[in-house]
Amino acid sequence: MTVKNPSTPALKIDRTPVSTPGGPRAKEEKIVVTVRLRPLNKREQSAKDHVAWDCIDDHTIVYKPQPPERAAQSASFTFDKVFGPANLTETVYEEGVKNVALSALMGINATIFAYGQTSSGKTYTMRGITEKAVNDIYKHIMNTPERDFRIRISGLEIYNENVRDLLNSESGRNLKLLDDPEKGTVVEKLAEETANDDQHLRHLISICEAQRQVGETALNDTSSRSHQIIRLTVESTLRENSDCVRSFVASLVKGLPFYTFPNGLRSYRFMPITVDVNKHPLQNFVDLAGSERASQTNADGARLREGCHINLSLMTLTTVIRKLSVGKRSGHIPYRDSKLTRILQHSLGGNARTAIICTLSPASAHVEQSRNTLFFATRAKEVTNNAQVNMVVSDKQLVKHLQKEVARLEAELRTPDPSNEKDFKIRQMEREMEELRRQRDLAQSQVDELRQKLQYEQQGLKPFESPNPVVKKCLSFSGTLSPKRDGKESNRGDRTRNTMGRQTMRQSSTAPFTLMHEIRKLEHLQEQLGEEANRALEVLQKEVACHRQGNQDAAETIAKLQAEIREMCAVRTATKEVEVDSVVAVNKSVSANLKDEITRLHSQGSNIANLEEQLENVQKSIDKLVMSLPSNTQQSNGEAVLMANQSKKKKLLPLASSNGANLQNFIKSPCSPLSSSRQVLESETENRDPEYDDAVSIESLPVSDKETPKKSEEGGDVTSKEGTPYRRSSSVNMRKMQKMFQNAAEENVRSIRTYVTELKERVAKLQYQKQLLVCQVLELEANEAAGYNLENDDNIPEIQEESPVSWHLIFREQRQQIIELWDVCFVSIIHRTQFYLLFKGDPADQIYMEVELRRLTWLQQHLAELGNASPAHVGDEPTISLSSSIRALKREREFLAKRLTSRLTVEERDALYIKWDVPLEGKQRKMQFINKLWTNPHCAKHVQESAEIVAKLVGFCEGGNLSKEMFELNFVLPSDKRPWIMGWNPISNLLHL
Ligand SMILES: Nc1ncnc2c1ncn2[C@@H]1O[C@H](COP(=O)(O)OP(=O)(O)OP(=O)(O)O)[C@@H](O)[C@H]1O
Repeated sequence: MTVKNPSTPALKIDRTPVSTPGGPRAKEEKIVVTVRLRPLNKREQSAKDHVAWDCIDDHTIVYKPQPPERAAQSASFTFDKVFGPANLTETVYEEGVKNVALSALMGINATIFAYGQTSSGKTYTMRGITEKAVNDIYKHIMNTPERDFRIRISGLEIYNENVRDLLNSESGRNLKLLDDPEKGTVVEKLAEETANDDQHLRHLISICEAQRQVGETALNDTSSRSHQIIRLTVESTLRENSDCVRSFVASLVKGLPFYTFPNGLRSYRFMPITVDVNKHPLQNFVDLAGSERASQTNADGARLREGCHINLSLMTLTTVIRKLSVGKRSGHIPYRDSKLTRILQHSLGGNARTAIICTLSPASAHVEQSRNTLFFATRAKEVTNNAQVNMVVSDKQLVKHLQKEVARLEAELRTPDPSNEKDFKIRQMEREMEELRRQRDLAQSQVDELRQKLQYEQQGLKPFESPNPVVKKCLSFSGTLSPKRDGKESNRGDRTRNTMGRQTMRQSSTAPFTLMHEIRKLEHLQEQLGEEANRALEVLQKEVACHRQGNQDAAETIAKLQAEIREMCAVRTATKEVEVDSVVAVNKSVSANLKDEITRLHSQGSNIANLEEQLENVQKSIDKLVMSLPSNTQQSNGEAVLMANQSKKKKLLPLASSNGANLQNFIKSPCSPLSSSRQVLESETENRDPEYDDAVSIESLPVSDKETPKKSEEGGDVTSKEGTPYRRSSSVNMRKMQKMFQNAAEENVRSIRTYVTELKERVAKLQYQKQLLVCQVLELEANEAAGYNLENDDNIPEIQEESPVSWHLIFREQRQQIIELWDVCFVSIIHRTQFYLLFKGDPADQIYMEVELRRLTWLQQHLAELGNASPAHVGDEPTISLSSSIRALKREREFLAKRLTSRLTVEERDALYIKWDVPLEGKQRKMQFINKLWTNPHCAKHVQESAEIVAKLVGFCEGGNLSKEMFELNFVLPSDKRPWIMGWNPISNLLHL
């Protein structure tokens, strides 16, 4: 189409190209972020809601706390532009996004998003913006008679993760997304219409809007239930009589590549590319579906399902923005986790100019949602795009252009200019060669070092203790693994954590080796745990044996425990054998090593499961042992013996007096039986068989072994003043001593139990760390497969040192993200409670946070990919779909509702109903109340209170067993004992109790 109207005054648009036309350089520029606050709507007015936000100037919006709230809660946010309730859409367009909306006319891709809570005014705003942009595009066309323009339009919506064509409803309910190496993600069979004029274009846009999925919710009568993308493609060509050769095609999907001639000269910027402009849209107008809370929209059935999909994809968008905001080098950006981010990949940190309009409801009822929108907007401000002018030329024009270039170069050759582009290019290439040489030398030295280390290892010397800090910096988790918790150790842990930081696996080509090393270190620690457990059990055996009551059960239990521990050690030995094989991999390629490593990890899953199970058995056996300890009544026959033992028992109380969880103290305590050879001997003497013990009289004991007579604290004489032997004591004192003895024995056993619990926790930690490592190995492998050049990859992040302050910030951010992911993935609220209450930002929590985040991200992606498909089955285990997750959560809530009666008093329940706005008389009040828990991931207070209530209902806090219970439930291994990477089923772990 050609439109001419030379008399129309030129449009005022930003003609500053982001790069020199024809130049390959792209200019980095931030996303334009504006905020629009709409007026209170009728619903809000009738609810007597008040305005909670104020636009104090063109750039700042502040929260106005209400009188009961503290001033400290006020907050202000600054953006490129802020529009208050009085501002019209025209103003938003003119002052906020016009330049971006018309960038496409300059050959630059552009996208405008509306983001915000449901009913905040996204559709209202985007309709106006699109309308104004269409007006201006056609004005510009009329003002540019020297060019021919062609405008095409396509429209799509993403509804429940299905892509639908809005211009052609016949094309199917779920269009495929294809990966085009040149254009990026393209939507298969997406219809594209050429607009004849502005009226026709408006008509086509209105068809798209009419086709869009809309539904009624409690907050919006016409709520958009899908993300809508209207795409315009503008192709413009200079007329034949023009001496310029360029035609601009902007692309929102992917910018056309700029070719460089083989000789490297970039003065030839254009190649005769046959361009299918239909697949290179110019301008996206994106009206996102609104983020919503089911509790506010009163959604159920189809609406609820829509809401879930909406929240899932918005969560991915938030994640992408969050990651981009900390820099593109921050590792993997999960564009592929949702169709929205996949389709708009180039508008998010890529070749496009982007503007985001964040819409807000002013109502105080929506403060949390508005705050979240502003947090999103704040993040988005930091995202940088690399927009560039996209041009193609026709073959004919190109020939002309090349002829001119040849002539120019010939002229240049005849009169060489030292400052000409060729010389510059040569100098540049020399610099690049120098840099390449440097990198090659570095790589060589790293390879040499690795080779040397492997040699050491083969010679039985300590492997992988590299003096090279680069290698050491890679992913060392030893700090968090250390069983010691003294000051020194925690410092080391901090250092390790700092170096670990948020680095990704693309640090250097040594990462795979280092990973293998780390994995081995973890396994070594596991092995140590097994040994420690064995030693603990041996001590226990001695302890119990020395208190012999002729209790056959105890003896059997001990034997069983030892057998279990032996089995644990056997498992570890088997693992070690495999390990040795995999270490000798000096001649293998990195990827082969990684594969071996992963296979080996797979095969170890059952070993870890065994270890865990063995510890579980140990725990049970110890419990049984405690139960089987002799009672007062049983002891009457052996009082003398008990007294004799009691006389020595004071030497056998290390577990009672020291921290039983610390094996070092446990074994080396000054009073411990193992603290010196003499004490070992004593302990051995005491561990004689019962018959022997029975035969031993107090008088026959060496004098040194007799206790100095002491006054009992409780008033009774344990011995007579003259040092009369025990048998002279009264029966009351005997019972007292008997009781004391039993207490001491029980205390010792309890200490060992605590210790075993700690072992379990440490195994759980290892488990977590191993999962993380495997994730990283897989990531590395995937990168390798994708052909990343690790040494030269521009995306390689710098290793960042993290201060405790930055960890704290990261923790808060990660925790918020985890909470939001729990919500969108319908994760068990008991799991949420455990995790939330357990991980409070301690530096050692870092690994858990990372793993939880990864698992949830995986789960989110999985659920999104699954979409509406019915759950498939993998082997015997059903793959969980969104609906089955919702069902599981419902069952869990029912369970908790039942617990309300048994765990809380009537008064406590009523107080909670009142606090949580649940009618006291309602029949379903218990369920209503439980259904309110964990429903608002954005409100910190709500989350905290929900966690406290669930913890109380499930009994996490009882008896100070918080940590133990959480580990037990949280990190339980899959019971099916399949290789653990397979068995690592985040869904089943996360969704089931
Ligand atoms: N700036 C504004 N001035 C006046 N009315 C507005 C404004 N913004 C929105 N509204 C009105 O508020 C209501 C909700 O707006 P809209 O449908 O655009 O919200 P939305 O964010 O797109 O919601 P959803 O995400 O549910 O689709 C509409 O009736 C709309 O007319």
